[in-house]
Amino acid sequence: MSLQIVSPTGGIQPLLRAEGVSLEYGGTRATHDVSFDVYRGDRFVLLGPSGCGKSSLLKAAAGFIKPASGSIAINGAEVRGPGPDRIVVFQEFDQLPPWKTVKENVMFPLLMTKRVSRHEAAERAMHWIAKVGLGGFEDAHPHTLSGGMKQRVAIARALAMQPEMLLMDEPFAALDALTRRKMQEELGRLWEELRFTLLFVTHSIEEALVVGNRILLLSPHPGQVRAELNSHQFDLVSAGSAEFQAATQRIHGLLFGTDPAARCTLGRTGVPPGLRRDGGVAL
Ligand SMILES: Nc1ncnc2c1ncn2[C@@H]1O[C@H](COP(=O)(O)OP(=O)(O)OP(=O)(O)O)[C@@H](O)[C@H]1O
Repeated sequence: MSLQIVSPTGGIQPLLRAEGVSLEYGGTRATHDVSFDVYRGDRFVLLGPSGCGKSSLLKAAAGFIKPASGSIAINGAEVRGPGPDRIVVFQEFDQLPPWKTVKENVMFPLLMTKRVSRHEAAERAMHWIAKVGLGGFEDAHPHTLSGGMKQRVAIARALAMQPEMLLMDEPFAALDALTRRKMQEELGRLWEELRFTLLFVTHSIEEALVVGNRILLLSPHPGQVRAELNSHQFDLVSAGSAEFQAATQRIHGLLFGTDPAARCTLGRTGVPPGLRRDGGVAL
């Protein structure tokens, strides 16, 4: 199966819509006029070279920063700040308060947002800790865990909140290669079971293909949309295949301008595979 550039479409309401988003830090432009839609159940990846504004876009979706122009909406309502409907998992291992146990860490946002009683928060925490394969580590403190285990806690904490959207900012980038692969596999397994909506940032082409069903390619700084691709056909099993290698090469060409198709910048596009049959342009 070939990689496809997705062509514009309409009709289905996206969960998240970014429209003409330009982000700035003190007058310096980080992204320029970026538009994309994320649909329920998407594993939507922002892919681009270092400094192109991927993290900034994710932070804007999370409500931590405000666009200089353009807008981001969730379910049609403009994002005006952070909310429990969008939970972020960061790359850094220090995102877990070290004085809290694994269980207390997972319970913490549930209690903070007063969503559930302490008893229910504890029950939910145990459920999600088991789901991410950390049963038996409930009473451990973060400093006694490996990097991969800490990221599992962060994922459990995020999923326990049952957010509309899980936002992940290079969550596996600081892990060794084997653990990174394992975590990608685990994330895929969790998605197969729960079908949550994921917005995932990476600068690894391979990771984008393995994790995402749709990929937004961003140009180097300041980030602009280069293309949007359907990539649902790839996974860890197909990684290393000739098709996977060809897709990797093609994306590299699109990102760094050696591929003529990179010049056809596409605007907001696409719905998830299965909802639309007319495909797009095969690369
Ligand atoms: N807090 C900040 N203050 C000033 N400039 C910033 C800030 N955060 C990011 N930038 C700048 O905005 C641009 C985009 O940064 P961002 O971290 O969003 O890119 P990125 O694609 O996620 O990069 P990386 O893959 O290296 O994390 C860069 O030029 C960066 O220097």
